[in-house]
Amino acid sequence: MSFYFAHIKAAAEVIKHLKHGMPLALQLQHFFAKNKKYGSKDRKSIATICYQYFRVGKAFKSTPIEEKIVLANYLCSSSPNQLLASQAPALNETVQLDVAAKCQQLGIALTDIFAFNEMLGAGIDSFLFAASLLQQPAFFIRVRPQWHENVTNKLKANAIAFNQVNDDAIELPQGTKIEPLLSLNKEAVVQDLSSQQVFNYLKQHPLASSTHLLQIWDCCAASGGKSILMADVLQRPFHLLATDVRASILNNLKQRFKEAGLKNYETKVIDATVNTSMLADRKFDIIICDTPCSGSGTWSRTPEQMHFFENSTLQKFTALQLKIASQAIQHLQKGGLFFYITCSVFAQENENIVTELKQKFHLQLLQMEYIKGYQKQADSMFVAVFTV
Ligand SMILES: C[S@@+](CC[C@H](N)C(=O)[O-])C[C@H]1O[C@@H](n2cnc3c(N)ncnc32)[C@H](O)[C@@H]1O
Repeated sequence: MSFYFAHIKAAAEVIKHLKHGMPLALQLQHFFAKNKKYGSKDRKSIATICYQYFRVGKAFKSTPIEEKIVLANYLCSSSPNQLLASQAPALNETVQLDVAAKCQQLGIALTDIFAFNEMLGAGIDSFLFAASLLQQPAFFIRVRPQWHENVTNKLKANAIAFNQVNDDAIELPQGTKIEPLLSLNKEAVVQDLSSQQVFNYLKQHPLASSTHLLQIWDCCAASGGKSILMADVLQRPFHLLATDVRASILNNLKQRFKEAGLKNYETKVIDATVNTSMLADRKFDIIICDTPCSGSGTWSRTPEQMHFFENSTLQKFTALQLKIASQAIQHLQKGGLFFYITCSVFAQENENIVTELKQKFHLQLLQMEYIKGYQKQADSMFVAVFTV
């Protein structure tokens, strides 16, 4: 059995046993823990094969797993490789063609890969978006204020090739181990390029330069990525309430805030879908509402989610998004800013929610945009900014 055939067999085992809702990364971890014979090169190769399999989404539905793996490798690769050379030499000859030509060669359309074109929000290029799903996204960090020189000096001193994407964003080679080099959360945070831009609107807004102590609520805070970004955009003291329905994630947030030096904050476990007496009539100058969503804008990172996604699950998210945003917005101070954020590219989770919120609460929509990452090997996000 050839080396690559063995890897294909191992990947097929992982794929067969992956259950809906289980992250592929975790399934791979379990598989390698049980199968100690695989060295680091084997593990990398098997993991790549698995990810490629899920990247082609709903295409080749009735093709056996082992064959689909080879076709997926063809679509996801841009240069000849040994897996194709050993399993499908004819495909290896044309692997340098562009994605459209390769799809034609295999008799599929890009819509066979991304089967949800008609659900895309305004301005999302369905072809480019589908093509981006075939590639692993890049690895970005955001350098925190005052640490730029320090961070770039450390990267240079350790001979890490990096790409300074903009003032704050740095792209690093995949798999770079930054923990031993940088003080994570203090000097820099791991944050996708698009996610780094969700508060760009605030930079030009008078609230950013107002002198009173801003009251801010991050109502779906998770481990606080957006809160830390907010601190860095404002670069001055404010008071933060960080809440989430999961108590465990707020413990991660506290650890991150400690590392990031964020002090003036409180945390509470709050289910934001219900009218909470804990907040009474408390009002906030800025509310960050980064809701749970399909995550479709991040599927190049987690292509297994695309594989398992069914349209019917969208309703669960839209109901949750509308409930959370509807409760949270009632705590917005007059003249304040409400950031509705998702990492979805679906109109139902974005434009449609915006329309419903506007009608329900007579809000003023200040800005609404997709932060498109699909041509930058980054995620795609949606942001709408309201005021009352
Ligand atoms: C997209 S994540 C937020 C990411 C976070 N803002 C960040 O930048 O790291 C959505 C969060 O909403 C939380 N969530 C889900 N349902 C919720 C609810 N009913 N009330 C409050 N939070 C909820 C989830 O636990 C999850 O942490």
